[in-house]
Amino acid sequence: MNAKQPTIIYTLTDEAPMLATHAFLPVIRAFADAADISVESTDISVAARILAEFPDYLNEDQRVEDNLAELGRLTQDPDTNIIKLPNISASVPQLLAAIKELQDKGYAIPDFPGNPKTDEEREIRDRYTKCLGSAVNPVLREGNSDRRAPKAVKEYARKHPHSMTEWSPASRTHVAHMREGDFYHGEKSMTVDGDREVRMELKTKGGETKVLKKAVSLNDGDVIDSMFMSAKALDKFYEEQMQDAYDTGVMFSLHVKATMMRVSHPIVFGHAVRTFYKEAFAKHGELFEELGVNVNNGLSDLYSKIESLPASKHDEIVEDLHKCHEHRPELAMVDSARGISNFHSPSDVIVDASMPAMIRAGGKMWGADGRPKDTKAVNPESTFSRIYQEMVNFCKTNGQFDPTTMGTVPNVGLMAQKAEEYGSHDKTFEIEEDSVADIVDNATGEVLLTQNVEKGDIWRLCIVKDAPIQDWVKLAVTRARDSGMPVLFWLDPYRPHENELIGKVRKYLKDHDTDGLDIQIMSQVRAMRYTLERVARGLDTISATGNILRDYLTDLFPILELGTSAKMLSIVPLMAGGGLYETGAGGSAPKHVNQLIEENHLRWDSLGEYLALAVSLEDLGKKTGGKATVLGKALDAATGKLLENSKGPSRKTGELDNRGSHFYLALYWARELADQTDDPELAKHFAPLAEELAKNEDSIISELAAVQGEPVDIGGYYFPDHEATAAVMRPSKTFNDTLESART
Ligand SMILES: NC(=O)C1=CN([C@@H]2O[C@H](COP(=O)(O)OP(=O)(O)OC[C@H]3O[C@@H](n4cnc5c(N)ncnc54)[C@H](OP(=O)(O)O)[C@@H]3O)[C@@H](O)[C@H]2O)C=CC1
Ligand SMILES: O=C(O)CCC(=O)C(=O)O
Ligand SMILES: [Mg+2]
Repeated sequence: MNAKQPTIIYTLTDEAPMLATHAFLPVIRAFADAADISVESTDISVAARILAEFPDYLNEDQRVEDNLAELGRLTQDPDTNIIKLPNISASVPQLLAAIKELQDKGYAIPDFPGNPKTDEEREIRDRYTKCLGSAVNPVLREGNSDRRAPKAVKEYARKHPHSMTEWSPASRTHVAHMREGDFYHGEKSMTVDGDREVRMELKTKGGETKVLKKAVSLNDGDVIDSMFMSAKALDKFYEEQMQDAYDTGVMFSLHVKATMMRVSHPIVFGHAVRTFYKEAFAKHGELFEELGVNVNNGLSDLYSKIESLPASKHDEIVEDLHKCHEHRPELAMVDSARGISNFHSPSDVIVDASMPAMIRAGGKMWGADGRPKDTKAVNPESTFSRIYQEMVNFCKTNGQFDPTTMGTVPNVGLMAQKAEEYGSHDKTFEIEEDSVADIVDNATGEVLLTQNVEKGDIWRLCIVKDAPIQDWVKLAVTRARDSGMPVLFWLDPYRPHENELIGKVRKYLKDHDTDGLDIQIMSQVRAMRYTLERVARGLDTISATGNILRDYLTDLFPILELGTSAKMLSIVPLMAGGGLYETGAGGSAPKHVNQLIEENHLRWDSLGEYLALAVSLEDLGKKTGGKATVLGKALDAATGKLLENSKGPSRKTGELDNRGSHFYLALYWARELADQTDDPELAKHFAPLAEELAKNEDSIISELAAVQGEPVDIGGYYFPDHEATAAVMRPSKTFNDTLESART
């Protein structure tokens, strides 16, 4: 027995998951108390992370602990058990909005210096940079990723299929990616022999040496890649694609991951905006420079910066921007009613969610007139985007997938210790002048990898450590054994990095008993094709992939199979022995918050949270014995019942929402506990709660329904008032009192 009280750490994040947490945490506590499990919450919202970064600007009573850093430390403790909900990976416009909200609330944090000029501004910017993009997940993900649709969830989707739009064989939708000059083409990779410390440096044409990154420590067996994207090739690619879309009359859409790839993809995004509005930039470029316009943050940045100009100048620029549209293709819209296009903000269209949404919609995105249209889906990086073209081809030939019969594609993802591209942000640079870019051994001066780069190119160093690769192979074998499904390693021998991985996978597979298992290695496009042939026949196939494809595939297949990735089980067995349980595989659904504020209805589905909590309890049970196991088993059964009885939230205001689902979960959970015989003490404890909840079902449901339809105020967006939020999210006095009575 562990001497410490068993503890679950539940993260408080942002937007819809944060709202749901205000309603769900009291339910969890009412159940966990009975098993003497402590449930601690920790705020890692973008607002809390900003405040934690600037204690020196705040009054004593305004300061916030650096909860994320603490969680990062805890990932190394074998007893750790964290439930991690999705959080905002902030783009610059989101960060600015969060800063403004905090300042308006009396937190004297500094403004974000868009174009830092002094050392002080640079220091402030560096501090804010820590809160930008995907700043949370990489800190916590000290393990590889196991994401899948639990059986009950898959069964439910088969019985209650979500809507899918047919594909036409004549669809003109296609994926456009670079065919030269992108990271795929310029990649060099090697496995490091021995422990080393390396630096990243440029040798300019003028003979100067500039060190961009002083020291990166590597261990024996780590795989490193030096790769770059050519700015010239990128601009040429955009120009060709825009012209082609215009000539052929197909819509243009851009799909990047500027949130996760927080250094490289805003730059890739900015090139698209500048190419599209080339003439306007040629004419007003100098003024834009003076105003500090940075379209890497979206067209919204340009519009807000020109607001301060005299009306005539402002109008002239807007007119020049509009003129560009005359010879450019129609742009896919994010919100056609409000005129917000794909170029408005780099965080509005996030590739892992946007491409599956397009495929689910029969290959369509929305045009300015609000109609769904075929699109040229531009995904510049060819390394991964080719999988989408393969799926598009498949749909054109075979028609839309059928959720009632299609197979499932779980994923085992190489993610631990900031694996691959997703850990490269602090080793990614926009090159200032033509140079030779070297990875140099600090001890010996030996150049390990070298590249010729030009001004504007994006150069990065990616690393995947050897221990996570071994752990990944082991996890894939375990999943194959547990599920009886074949495993495909999606690895391309023509890509240097993946060729190194293929060698390692072959080597480490020998460490395991793979007798009777079907384990194959295939390049990505072939792996997609092979998987889809099976999917269409109702057969299941595990994808074992690197970090980016983990992200892409765990939205892609769940969105097609289940309608949303929110219903996925997402486990990160931490390499140090603890467990990180993510909830679903999707984001934080900003649209859902708006619906709550305007109509007091939260359509966020907390199924991901329920699934995560059940496996978290299961793990706690294994480590501490006893009651946690019983709670977990009962929760699993209750979740199954919730699905069976269709008590998930409805999208429509006035019908059952997130809060109503929590009620039914509590009811079923208490009933399961009351009825089980493994732990009579727990059964006795929960019998009265089960009865009370059942007895009060009608009044609780009507109290929950009564509040809907009117706007509510939770006192903020990024930093809402927790009391006001709790009041909004817990409107049924009867439910609240009944839960409270179970704790005493
Ligand atoms: N793990 C993490 O921390 C992640 C965080 N993010 C962050 O989330 C934000 C939004 O990302 P985005 O990609 O637009 O994804 P969203 O969260 O907005 O999801 C896209 C759509 O999927 C549906 N959806 C997602 N989750 C649920 C759920 N639990 N219940 C019901 N429907 C759901 C919603 O559809 P509908 O509106 O039709 O109801 C939603 O609008 C960004 O700030 C991004 O950085 C993104 C991915 C992962
Ligand atoms: O951390 C993020 O920004 C996104 C993570 C994500 O999309 C995923 O893990 O699937
Ligand atoms: Mg994702």
